[in-house]
This record gives sequence, C-alpha cells and structure tokens, in this order.
Amino acid sequence: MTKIGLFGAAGRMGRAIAQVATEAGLKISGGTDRASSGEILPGLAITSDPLALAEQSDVLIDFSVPGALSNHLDACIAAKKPILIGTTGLEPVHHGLIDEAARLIPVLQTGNTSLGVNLLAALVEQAASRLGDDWDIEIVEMHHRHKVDAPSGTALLLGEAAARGRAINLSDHSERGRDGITGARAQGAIGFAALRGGSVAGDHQVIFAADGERIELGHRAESRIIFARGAVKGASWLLGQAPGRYDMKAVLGL
Ligand SMILES: NC(=O)C1=CN([C@@H]2O[C@H](COP(=O)(O)OP(=O)(O)OC[C@H]3O[C@@H](n4cnc5c(N)ncnc54)[C@H](OP(=O)(O)O)[C@@H]3O)[C@@H](O)[C@H]2O)C=CC1
Ligand SMILES: O=C(O)C1=N[C@H](C(=O)O)C[C@H](O)C1
Repeated sequence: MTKIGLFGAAGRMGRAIAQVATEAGLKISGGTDRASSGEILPGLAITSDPLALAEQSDVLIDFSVPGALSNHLDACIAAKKPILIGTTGLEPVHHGLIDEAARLIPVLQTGNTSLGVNLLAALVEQAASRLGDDWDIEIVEMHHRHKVDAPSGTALLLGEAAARGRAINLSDHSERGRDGITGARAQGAIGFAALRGGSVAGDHQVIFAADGERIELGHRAESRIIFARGAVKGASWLLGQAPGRYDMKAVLGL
C-alpha cells in the first residue's frame, strides 16, 4: 500500500489530504508541521523531522509554507523520494531550488491540483493565442480571509497560460497591485487583482476585454476537497516517474 508523507500536515490542506487519501485506501505514513504536536488522524502523530518522514514514506506531499521548501526538498533528495509541491507564494529562488531537485528526483509543482483549474488554464492559453493584444487580460481571484499570499498560485498559473498563448514572458507583462495614480493600462499587460474574505475556497476569473465586448472564463472551488483529490492523484502518478519537473497536465491527461 502506498505510504504518503505530509509536510504541513496539521493545516487545512494537510487534513483534507489525509481524509481523501485514507478514504482512497492509501496510507498516511506521518506528517510534519511547524508545531510538532497533535494528530492528523487518530494514532498518527506529527513529527518535526522532514528526513525521518521522507525515509518512512513512498512519496511526499507539501502544502506548508515557502520558507520550509528547501528543507523538504533536501529531505526528499536524501531519501530519494518523489515530492508534490502545492505550496504557493513561491519566489524565483524557490523555483530555482525545485529545478535543481528535479535533476535528482521526480518533483511535481503546481499552484492548483484541481482538474477544473487545469482545464481552465488550457482554455485560457487557447483564447490568448487567438486574440490579439487589443484584448486586455485581467485575472481576478478571491480566497478566504486566512490566505497569506497574493496573487494566488492559481492566478499566476492562469497568467502563465495566457502568456504562453501570447508567446510572451509573464514577468515582463504583469501589472500587479494597482493603487493610486497608476497611469493607463499598458497594451499587452496581464493584470492581477486579489480579494480576501470569509471562507471562499478559491474563485478565479480570467477576463479578456476588448472595445465593445468581453469574454470571461472562470472556476469556482466549492471546497478544498477538490485540491486534496488532485494532490493524491498527482502523488500516486509521481511514483512511476523518472527524475524531472512535472505539472498536473500529464497527471490529468490534458
Ligand atoms: N496547489 C493547490 O492546489 C493548493 C495550494 N494551497 C496552498 O497550500 C499552502 C497551505 O495551505 P493551507 O493548508 O490552507 O494553509 P495552512 O496555514 O492551514 O497550513 C499550512 C501548515 O503548514 C505549517 N507549517 C508552517 N511552517 C512549517 C514548517 N517549517 N514545516 C512544516 N509545516 C509548517 C503551518 O503551521 P502553523 O499554522 O503552526 O504555522 C500549517 O499547519 C498555501 O501555500 C496554499 O496557498 C492550498 C490549496 C490548494
Ligand atoms: O490558499 C488557498 O486556499 C488556495 N491556494 C491555492 C492558490 O494560491 O491558488 C489554490 C486554491 O485556490 C486555494
């Protein structure tokens, strides 16, 4: 039976993944969290040692914080175990660490594990490839009041899809955090806006706005169970892969 280790096990996603995995007949080998006390599932204690967890697991899933990523990757490399990274708020330095680790072990990193969002990304890429840059692209997301990073990992994933469709670099064309006298919108920019409140699991809308018409493509997560299901599916898929960097497209057959 596949043994899954959870980094960030006591968090909202860690608990949702433990629930989905056990319902699917998989075993949770254990978990780490910032505070090394408490239980994820009856009888399964949280530890504070990523390497011990990696050694006792077949595959690791990380939904924690960017600051812990380096230690988690080191543990997986030392134990030669694959890892799925769902943590968002990653900076270029974290992506560099992921690229390095992926030379040695299978690593799947994604801002969103759900089927719906990954299909939406494919639709956004296609729309962006067919519409000229007189169609302004704006990405709006809303999440629960506890979320600490913005724009969401999903908004950035959708922005990357739009940029790919347009054959441009997202980092050269992003407009983020508008406030005050911002000046007019740059032609070809991809704009981001983030809303926070209540218990929203994750809403994303990509707006293509031209003179006189607008196309809106979107996704609403009704619960975080959809992310947990995708994470478990992705982790199981990773077990058969060679070292390399992956996303959810291959897992979901998109
Ligand atoms: N890719 C995807 O599909 C999805 C990604 N996410 C992302 O996953 C991440 C977690 O989300 P969520 O579960 O809601 O957040 P939570 O804050 O509920 O969970 C994160 C957990 O990680 C713990 N943690 C902090 N530092 C460490 C550490 N050094 N080692 C191990 N664990 C640590 C936190 O502990 P403490 O609270 O004590 O600090 C907390 O329990 C976020 O980045 C979120 O955006 C969320 C949903 C879907
Ligand atoms: O923090 C969350 O909750 C979520 N985070 C991910 C993100 O940043 O896009 C995925 C999902 O939207 C929920």
